[in-house]
Order: sequence, then C-alpha cells, then structure tokens
Amino acid sequence: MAMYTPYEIRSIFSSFSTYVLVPLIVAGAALIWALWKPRPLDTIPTVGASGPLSSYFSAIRFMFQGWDMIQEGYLRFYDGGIFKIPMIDRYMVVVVGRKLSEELRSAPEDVFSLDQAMVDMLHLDFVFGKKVYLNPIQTHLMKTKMTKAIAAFTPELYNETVQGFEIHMPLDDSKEWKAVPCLPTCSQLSTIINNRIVVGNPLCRDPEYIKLNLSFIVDMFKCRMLFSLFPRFLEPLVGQFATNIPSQIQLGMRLLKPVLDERTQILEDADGDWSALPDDMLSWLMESVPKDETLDTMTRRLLGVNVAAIHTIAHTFSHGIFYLASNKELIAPIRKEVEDAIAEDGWTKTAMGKLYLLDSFLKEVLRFNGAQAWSLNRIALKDWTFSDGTFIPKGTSIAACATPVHMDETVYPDPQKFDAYRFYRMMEHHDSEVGQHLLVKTSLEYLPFGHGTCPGRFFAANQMKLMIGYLLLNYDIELETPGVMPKRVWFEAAVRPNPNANILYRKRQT
Ligand code: HEM
Repeated sequence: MAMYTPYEIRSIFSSFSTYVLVPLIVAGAALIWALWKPRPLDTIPTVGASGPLSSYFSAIRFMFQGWDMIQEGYLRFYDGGIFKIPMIDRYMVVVVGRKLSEELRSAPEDVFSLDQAMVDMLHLDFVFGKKVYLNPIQTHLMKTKMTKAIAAFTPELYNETVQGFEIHMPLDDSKEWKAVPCLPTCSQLSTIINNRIVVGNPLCRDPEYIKLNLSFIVDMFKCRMLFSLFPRFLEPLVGQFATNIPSQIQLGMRLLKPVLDERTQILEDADGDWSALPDDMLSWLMESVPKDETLDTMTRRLLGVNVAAIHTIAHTFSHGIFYLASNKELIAPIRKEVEDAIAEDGWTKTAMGKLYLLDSFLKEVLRFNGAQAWSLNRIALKDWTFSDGTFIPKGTSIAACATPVHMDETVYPDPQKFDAYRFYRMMEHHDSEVGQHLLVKTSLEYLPFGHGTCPGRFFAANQMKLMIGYLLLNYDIELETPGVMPKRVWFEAAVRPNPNANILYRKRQT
C-alpha cells in the first residue's frame, strides 16, 4: 500500500478541495435551491405532499388512489376552491365548484387550451408530429362532415355491427352459455364499426389494422410514462429508440398505402370528381389536407381519430354490458323500446333517436364511469387569475372535478344508486325539454364529454345504441359469477372496466 507523508496528504486534499470540492458545494447548493426554491404553484393547497421528494411519493399514490385523492380535494374545497395534485411529471391543478369551473370552461382557447393540453399530456408533438397537431383537420372533419354523415351511415354501421358480432360472439342454437372476455371483445367491435366511417370496408375488418389501432393507444400511454422520466429535449431520441410509435406508424403506412393508391386511381379515372370516392373520413381527409401531405402524416391523422373514438366507446359499451347483466330487470324494457323503434324506422338514426330509455341508461353508465374523474383538461397558455384570487401561471395543467360532481347528492339525489331511469324520468316530466336530458347534452353537472367539447359524442351515442340494441335483441347475457359485478379499475384519474372479466352469452331464449 502506498504511504504518503502528511505534507503529501495535505497537498492532495488541498488540490481536491480546490478543483472538486468547490464545484461540488456549488452544485449541491444549486440542487437544493432548484428543489426548494419557491414556485408559483406553492400557494395552491395540495392533496398529498408537495415537498421536493415527498411529492413523488404522492404522485405514486395518485397512480393507484387517484379517485380518492380527487374526491378528497372536492370535499375539502366543496364550497368552491382550487387544489393541486402531484403527478410524476407535473402538478395538476383542479378546480372545484360551479363558478370556478365555468371560468375555466369559458376562458378563451388562447388562455386555457384543450389542444395544447393534449399535446403536452400525450406528447402529441412526438406521436403525431407538428404538421398534424398544429393543423388538426381530422378534428374539424369530425365536427363537420362526420356528425352530418351519421344518418346516411347508420345502415352501414348496423351491417358492420352484425358482421362484428358474428365474428366475435358467434351464435348457435345451444342453450349453453359461452364466455368471451368482455372489454377486449367490445374493443374489437368498436374498432371495426368505427372504422367503417373512418377508412371503410375492407380495411375496417382487417385484423392487422384492428390490432394496430387497439395497441397504438397502449403504446402512446407507455410513451407518456417513459417520457415523464426524461427531460423534454430528449423525447425525440427516447421516442425513436425506446418506444413502439415509429414501428407502429410504419405498419399503419403499409396497411393504408394500397387503400390510398386505389382511391387516388379512382379519383384520376373520375377526372378529379371527389364524389367518385367512398364517403368516409379517409376521402374527406384526402380532399382537405394540404398538397404536401404525406402517407406518414395521413396515417398519423387516422390513428388520431381512432385514439379519440374506439376506446371511449369500447369502455362505455363494456361498462354497459356489466350493468345490464347485473340489472337484468332493465333488459326487457330496453329490448321492447328497441323493437318498437326499429319496427317503425329500421336500424336508422331516426330509430336510435327514439331510444330514450337506452339513452338514459348510457347516460347513467357515464355518470358513474366518465373516462376520467376530472374533465375540461386544459393548459394555461397565459398567466390567469381566477375570481377567487388564485393565480395560475402560464404552463400550468388544469382541469375541473367531474366524477365527484356526478356523485354529489346535491346534484343527483341518491347518487350512489345506479338508476337507468334517472334521466328518462326527467324527459317524461319535462316533455318540452327532452333534448336537455339526452346523453349528448353536456353541462357543468354532466361532464363525461367535457362541456360541449367532444365532437364525437353524437356519433358515439348513435353507435353505442346500435351495439347495445343489437346485443339485446339477439343475445342473452350473464355475469361470469352471477350477482358479482366485475370491479372497475382506476389508474390516476382514469377509470376503465375490468379488462380481465368475461361475459357469458347465448342465443336469446325469450
Ligand atoms: C363514449 C364516448 C366518448 C367519450 C366519453 C368522450 C369523451 C371526451 C372528453 C372527456 C373529451 C375532452 C373534453 C374536454 O376536456 O373539454 C373529448 C374530446 C374529444 N373527443 Fe371524445 N369522447 C367519446 C367519443 C368520441 C368519438 C367517437 C370521437 C370521434 C369520432 C371523439 C373525438 C374527440 C375529439 C377529437 C376530442 C378533442 C376535441 C378538440 O380538440 O377540440 N370522441 N372526448
């Protein structure tokens, strides 16, 4: 072992202290300052801890007890107020009370932006790229062409519903129950039917295309979790090499190319007459996108439409099946309502518009199980001060309580009771105001679709009625364990039906 004289030791230490210790002390001080320095959100009370390290423990708690934490904040600020919840990559500021929620909702898009909130939360800059998210033509087309096309499309959507059920829940004459995994089956059905209006037949039935659309949102979610561990500037690198997004886009391009080529040829043969093309989202996009649009960006737009549409519908449908199987007394009256309506109008939008009990049932399903316990997710593009004096700095993520409002007894009497007739009774008693109580009607007391913001809710309502109507007219359903409704699953603020639960079915017996 080398021996040093006291002089040598001193000299090593002194050079160490000069060149290493001083920068270490400075770095340590900078770290402490960075972690403990006052931040603009400090004045907003926290549910959970807000310390530089303890907030991460609360963020982990939020992953598994998100609902409890949001409900805790709602009760603490019941008379109106604002709290924050730590998440792994940010604080979410949450608004409670009608007055403040209305201020959030009605603030202009250049103050609280929904689009930017989605870009920021879902990393759409990486997933969809600037060209797509800065010019979301597909969202505009949903608001305009898609909603208008529902009536013309409903018979086609019905055909696709029949096809989908035949593949995923095939019937025979046996009285024996057969089991299918409920949520995965609903997801398959939702993807097939929704894509009838997005890319048309045959791509909407292509198993590879269906699988891509179903796994894409899972990859987006993994991407979000992964990105939360890295600084923003590393996202393109991490995303390129550590996520499935690039390979999924490649797959989407491969599947879409033959369809696009075929349509381009049809258009050429028809001398540029757009009416020669099938009437669906793909054709509307071809007509509307800028000239320099590529197969890559087109693929991303279509995946984007599916991300918004198929899981929200599949989840609601799956929750709905569990409620029907748990409340069998609802089946006969809903069946009768559907039978009466289609006897008059066939499987049309007009008939779906007459299904008031089914509408009320679906509305109640979403009162309990809106996709998230909060709604009106926004990001502040400017500093803003609420009327109660709470200052929100630019860049803050913010939302309003939703499920706690849906479960508030001053808003909905007996809120814990699943009452399929809740909204139906309101329609009956206020005949002239039926429209006010329909599923698609949003308000600060009913926020599963935001407040007027979801452009797909009209399509979703129509499609879910087709799916449940067809199911009830042709099938009997049963819970796997009679009387035991499968437990739904919370993650952060999001709720979804139990992904592992089966549903039993057989050909309708009565
Ligand atoms: C049960 C079904 C559905 C539910 C529960 C649902 C829920 C929501 C919610 C909560 C928002 C955010 C609103 C806000 O924060 O203000 C939203 C936005 C959106 N939804 Fe839906 N949605 C459903 C179906 C659909 C469908 C079928 C489509 C498309 C066909 C769609 C397209 C969109 C789009 C594009 C946005 C963003 C709007 C924008 O950027 O302006 N949704 N939806």
